[in-house]
Amino acid sequence: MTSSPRTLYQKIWDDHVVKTLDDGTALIFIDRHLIHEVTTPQAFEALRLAGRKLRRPDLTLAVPDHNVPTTARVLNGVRLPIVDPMSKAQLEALVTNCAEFGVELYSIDAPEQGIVHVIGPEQGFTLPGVTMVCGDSHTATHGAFGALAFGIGTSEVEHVFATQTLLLRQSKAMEVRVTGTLGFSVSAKDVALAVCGALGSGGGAGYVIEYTGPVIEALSMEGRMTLCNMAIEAGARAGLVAPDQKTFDYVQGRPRAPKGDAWDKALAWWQTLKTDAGAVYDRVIEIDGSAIAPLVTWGTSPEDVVPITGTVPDPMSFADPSKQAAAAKSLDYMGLTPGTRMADVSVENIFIGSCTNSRIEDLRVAAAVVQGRKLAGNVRQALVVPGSGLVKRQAEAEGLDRIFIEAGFEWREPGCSMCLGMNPDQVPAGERCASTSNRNFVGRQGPGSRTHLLSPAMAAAAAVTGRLADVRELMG
Ligand SMILES: CC(C)[C@H](C(=O)O)[C@@H](O)C(=O)O
Ligand code: SF4
Repeated sequence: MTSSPRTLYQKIWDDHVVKTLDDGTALIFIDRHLIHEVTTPQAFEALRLAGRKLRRPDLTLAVPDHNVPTTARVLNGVRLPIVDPMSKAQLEALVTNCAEFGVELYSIDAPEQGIVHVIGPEQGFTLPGVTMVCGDSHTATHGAFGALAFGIGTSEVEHVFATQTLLLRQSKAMEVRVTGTLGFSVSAKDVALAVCGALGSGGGAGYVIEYTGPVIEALSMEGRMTLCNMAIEAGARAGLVAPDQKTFDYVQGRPRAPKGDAWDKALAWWQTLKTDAGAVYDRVIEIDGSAIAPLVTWGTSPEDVVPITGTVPDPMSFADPSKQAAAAKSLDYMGLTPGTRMADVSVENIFIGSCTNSRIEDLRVAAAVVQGRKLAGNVRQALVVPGSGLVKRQAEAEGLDRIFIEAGFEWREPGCSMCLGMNPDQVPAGERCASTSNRNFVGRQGPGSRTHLLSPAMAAAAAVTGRLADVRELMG
């Protein structure tokens, strides 16, 4: 019997259906559950009130990241207090809840602590072919391994805690094919932004995106994580890249990856995880990777992208009247005038970090630009925040911390940091930030903050020039 050709998404879905219901939804088994301090307190409390236990604590892994301070956490052997009461309460709740319900936790002091989407892959918790959830929209990151990974809300966190399943409606499958080869100093982040620009922030709604084509195949695992991380910014449920030899090499030997016979068995299955010839996607879009320039955002949605060689757009240049209005509002918030060259926009804050771009390759690329240079005089705050303790130590072993510190950057402890205004790292109102994170929403980096999303290389170029700058001119 021959089965009909299936997409990668369909294969992972089929493999996890516990029961299909009459209304078209299905109960899906969840292989991996990552948790952090922000979206779990009510879910744990609900279990407690119902007298329930966690169904599979062994498939659950916890780490604090959003609220943790990124400045020194201990001074002369004494723990420094967490000032914000809400942050403090959430961080403490994670510790007590994990102890009570038997969930393994990388504590704030653990060498492995970091951003949930950085530590999952790093520890080999993220594997090809698994279903993986977290109460966090950027769970899509793990799709880089060919895992079906997506963000869920707090009530779904509770459902997974109690049952290790979720009731889901299947998404449609979209292929985003990126052809050609990336140009000099063009990175996975530029591809991610290009996809947001091409699809728009709602264009992926109802879909799981599979990224294919020569550009994707050529990306490193870290680049694929950067790309999948932003699938949600195009509105998609998840992003996926079919696992290949690079994936297997990355996973092999990680602390939580299968070993011995279990590895051989897993590998044999993982090698089947690709879209079959003849399988049909519900939608296909193609992007010419060779034509992508280093991109920056001008507005308050990740779809608001323009090449660094471009100018601030005129709101009236958009065909859609609602986009015209949104663009005018964005420009007002961003304090930008149509026609201004992007490379003439000065920035006072630099943020290199977040689950999009805080891995070792990101730090290496940024350090290569910064090396032998200094922060521009108008830059008042420049943070490098490694994605995990392991990334931090690796960077220090390579001397990257020295390069940043000598240039005038602050070298911080791992966490979400200035990606969002939930901890002390914030962009002052009315100031701009060149940021390697994934969201430029109104107030995202603090009330009144103005965010320009870009790649690590471009953030480094902004740091040393004090404006949005074309990294190709610095490095060419
Ligand atoms: C705090 C958390 C729920 C949120 C998310 O879901 O994405 C955060 O990580 C973000 O990036 O905005
Ligand atoms: S780094 Fe930013 S985007 Fe990623 S999980 Fe933290 S807050 Fe969300």
